Amino acid sequence: MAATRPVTIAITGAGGQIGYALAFRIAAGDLLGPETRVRLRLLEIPQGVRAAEGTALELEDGAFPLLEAVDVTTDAERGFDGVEHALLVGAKPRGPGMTRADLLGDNAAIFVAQGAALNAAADDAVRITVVGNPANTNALIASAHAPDIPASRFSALTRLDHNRGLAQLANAVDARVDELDGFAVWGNHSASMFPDVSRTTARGDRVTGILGARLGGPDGVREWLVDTFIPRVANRGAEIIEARGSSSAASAANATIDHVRDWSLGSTGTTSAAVRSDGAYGIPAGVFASFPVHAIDGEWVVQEGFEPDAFARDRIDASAAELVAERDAVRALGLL
Ligand SMILES: NC(=O)C1=CN([C@@H]2O[C@H](COP(=O)(O)OP(=O)(O)OC[C@H]3O[C@@H](n4cnc5c(N)ncnc54)[C@H](O)[C@@H]3O)[C@@H](O)[C@H]2O)C=CC1
Ligand SMILES: O=C([O-])CC(=O)C(=O)O
Repeated sequence: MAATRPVTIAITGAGGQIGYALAFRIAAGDLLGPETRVRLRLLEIPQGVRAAEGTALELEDGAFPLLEAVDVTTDAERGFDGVEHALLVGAKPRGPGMTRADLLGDNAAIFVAQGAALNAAADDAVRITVVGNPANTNALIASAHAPDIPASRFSALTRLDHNRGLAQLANAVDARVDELDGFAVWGNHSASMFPDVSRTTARGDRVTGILGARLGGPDGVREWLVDTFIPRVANRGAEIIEARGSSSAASAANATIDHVRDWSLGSTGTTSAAVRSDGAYGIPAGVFASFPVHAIDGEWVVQEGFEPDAFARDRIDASAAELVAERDAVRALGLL
């Protein structure tokens, strides 16, 4: 029986692929649980608004007991008025052969405007999850244009990379994904990301030990990480685009649900999210980088105790340098 007050949630790009998958999961209670009623705001641009209206009709036809209201709008301030969660999905996706950073020129301006609209209209407790690519730098842009909202209320999605890594690792060590802990993705949601297994355990045992026994010791593990695991996780988005002809949608929506649910309700064990760096682990302060995190009392907390070795350090530094370069490119466009 739903008892609590309703929570208002905005989805931008609600007429697109990810928005379509997300809206129904949220209406079904997958985001905030079976006790919490939700009001959805579907924000689109004029070209996408008919599709969002169609989604709203289908949401009505779902007769979801938790869904209290659905509003479709092209006005960002109306869309964000009083929202406690804003899921910033609406942005151009990449096609084959593109990098996510290639999207900056087209997408950066969206996050300037939406940061300002959130600043003007959102609830004081708003939490903003950036999915549209390049997600890390778009979070930086939106946060910079929302000076009254603490930067800690913005985070970008690297949970999809995290989930991809968990699934690959579970296969490799014959475990279930929920038997793994301590896995984390560092850096940018790009090919430079560093999926880090150094502290990952399966049923309490280090996966590096389990893999070492199968692959002939630490050198075999390193070879598997460099040649197989890291590129598979880091290039999975491109693999999906090759296979589907368009970028990941249901898995991206699923990861968004995981991210926001953990942020709101608390995480179990280590997960990954891109948060504003305060300089932790040598990642330059100010950029939004993926870290190992826990969510406690509605806040992402960067997990202490990782000790990157030289191999990890090089990769974390390379991904952080890419984030700095993206930030500088946005500055050069005059948007920061
Ligand atoms: N961070 C991550 O892990 C992932 C990020 N993505 C990114 O998510 C974004 C959306 O992907 P899809 O849903 O597949 O794209 P899509 O093209 O199917 O949908 C995007 C929607 O956003 C709308 N839109 C564009 N500008 C807008 C604005 N200013 N306000 C509101 N809506 C706006 C478009 O009209 C369109 O309906 C892309 O940038 C994609 O690269 C995709 C997968 C994973
Ligand atoms: O690869 C893309 O462009 C879409 C995305 O971010 C992902 O699937 O991780």
